[in-house]
Amino acid sequence: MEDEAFAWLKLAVICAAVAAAALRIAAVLWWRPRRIEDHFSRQGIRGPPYRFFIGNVKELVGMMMKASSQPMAPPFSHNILPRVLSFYHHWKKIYGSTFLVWFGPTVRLTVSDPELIREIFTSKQSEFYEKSESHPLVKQLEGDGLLSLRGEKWTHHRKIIVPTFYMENLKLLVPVVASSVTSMLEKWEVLMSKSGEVEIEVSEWLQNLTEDIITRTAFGISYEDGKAIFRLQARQMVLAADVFQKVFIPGYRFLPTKRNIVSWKLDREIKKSLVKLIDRRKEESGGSSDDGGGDGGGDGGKDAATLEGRSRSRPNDLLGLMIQASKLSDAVSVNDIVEECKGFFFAGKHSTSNMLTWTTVLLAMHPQWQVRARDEVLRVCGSRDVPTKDDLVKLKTLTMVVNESLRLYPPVVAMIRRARADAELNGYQIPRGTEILIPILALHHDQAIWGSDANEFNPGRFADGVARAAKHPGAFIPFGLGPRNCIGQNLALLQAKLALAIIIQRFSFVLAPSYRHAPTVLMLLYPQHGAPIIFKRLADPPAPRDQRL
Ligand code: HEM
Repeated sequence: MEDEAFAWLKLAVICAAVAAAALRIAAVLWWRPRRIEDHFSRQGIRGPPYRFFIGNVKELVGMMMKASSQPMAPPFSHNILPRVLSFYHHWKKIYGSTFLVWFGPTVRLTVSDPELIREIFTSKQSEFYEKSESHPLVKQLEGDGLLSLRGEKWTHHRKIIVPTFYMENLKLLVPVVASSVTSMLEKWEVLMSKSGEVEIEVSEWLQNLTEDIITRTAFGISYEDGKAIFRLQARQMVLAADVFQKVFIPGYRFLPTKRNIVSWKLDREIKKSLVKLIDRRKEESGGSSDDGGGDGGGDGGKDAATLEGRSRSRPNDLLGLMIQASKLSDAVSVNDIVEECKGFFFAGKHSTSNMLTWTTVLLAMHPQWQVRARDEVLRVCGSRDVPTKDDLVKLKTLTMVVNESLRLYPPVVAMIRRARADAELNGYQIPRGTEILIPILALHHDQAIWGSDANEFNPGRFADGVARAAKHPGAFIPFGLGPRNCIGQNLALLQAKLALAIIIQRFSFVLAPSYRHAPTVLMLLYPQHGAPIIFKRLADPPAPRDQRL
């Protein structure tokens, strides 16, 4: 009898637990989204209606797939927003630029008004917004380092790593970057036919170039040592890109699905390669406490002023500074270094190679700007001299071209923040947990901000500097803004200017007949069908610099 009562009691407890779980699921998947929709609708903010569990993912993915299956119209147009962020373009027309969109049961508020963006990133209010948690597969790729850390650990790591990217340090890297670029161009020369022409798929070559540069500059190792890690990350990226088309299910990553098993294996292999690399670097520094990579980099970012003040011949690199910091404090473990390295391998390669690819494509499309940029490079550097750090500062036209490329084709097309407490944004009440989607691409193509030629390639708009190029000084944000802006932006710009200057010094180029203009997003902004370009050796190199000036 007692046993029976106990069994009933057990059943009742199980039923209550199941009912409580069902209620909780219903609250998260049905009641809460409705409440949020009402909350925003009372403030005049609407969006496509929430659908149970999937939100707007199905329509959104459908629109993105359809857009990427169609050619650009007109074929070489820079009006890429409708193709790249088709869902934003479509819903903005219906609901205005500030609207709600549901990624499963997670709500995102799109914000593309530069004044609101400034408030989110740089005002006093910015403390209410934090980086949102990435999908586990994306996090595995980016690593649990600067890109995703929050709070004190982020502050600590940023302080350690930032000296790698000081301009004084980066200038020491000019010969390293230049030698990577010239050795790539020597290979192009070999491929050239007697007519002095060759068709190059630049997006592939430029990816290899940036891989080479980041391994040598950030990690102080040879390209061969870093190559295996890039190959493994490329496979991880394919898995990670796929998650943007699916609803995130918490806990799913722990299930031994085929995809999860592959991703676990890739992660293990990446970690193993990185640990090996770190151990070797530690051995090379022979346990000395001065391994910043540079001659004077032994302070691990503790005293930036000292670092800047020293006269050094060898640059600091990220790996050296992290290892040094781990020797000085228990707060930096080998695992921390591994996670940071993952992020830098990833971020250092893709965004920069994308920027270089798009800028090369744009210069091929707009020969008049190619000629202007080349004239300037030849005037400043001569025909064969590799530009020096001082030359780079003088390349104004090239800087304008790179900026215009970053405006029209920003490698990072959007950023996301999460309200960590209830917040007020320019009069809007934002409930805790709301994610904010900042479509950088839309901001950069907005005619109200950039004028009626917003979708045209006109580097001249940057002639008086970035702040004066648009109606709002904060409208140009390819590297993000505020304290979490891109730590690698100076390195990226240095690489881009140096590589482009050396290329246009030696070759003229046009789009190959097979080039199809089709920008698309695979985490970053890519040319969907590659970027084949025909390079032609310049016939008569003009006189060297000293005879010209
Ligand atoms: C054209 C090239 C690049 C572009 C367009 C770009 C863009 C960005 C953007 C938009 C952010 C801010 C993301 C956010 O706030 O959510 C960011 C952050 C970051 N970038 Fe870049 N990036 C580039 C190159 C690089 C390079 C070369 C490196 C490293 C060598 C790098 C490392 C990072 C890191 C570590 C962060 C996170 C910083 C933090 O939160 O403290 N990036 N980047």
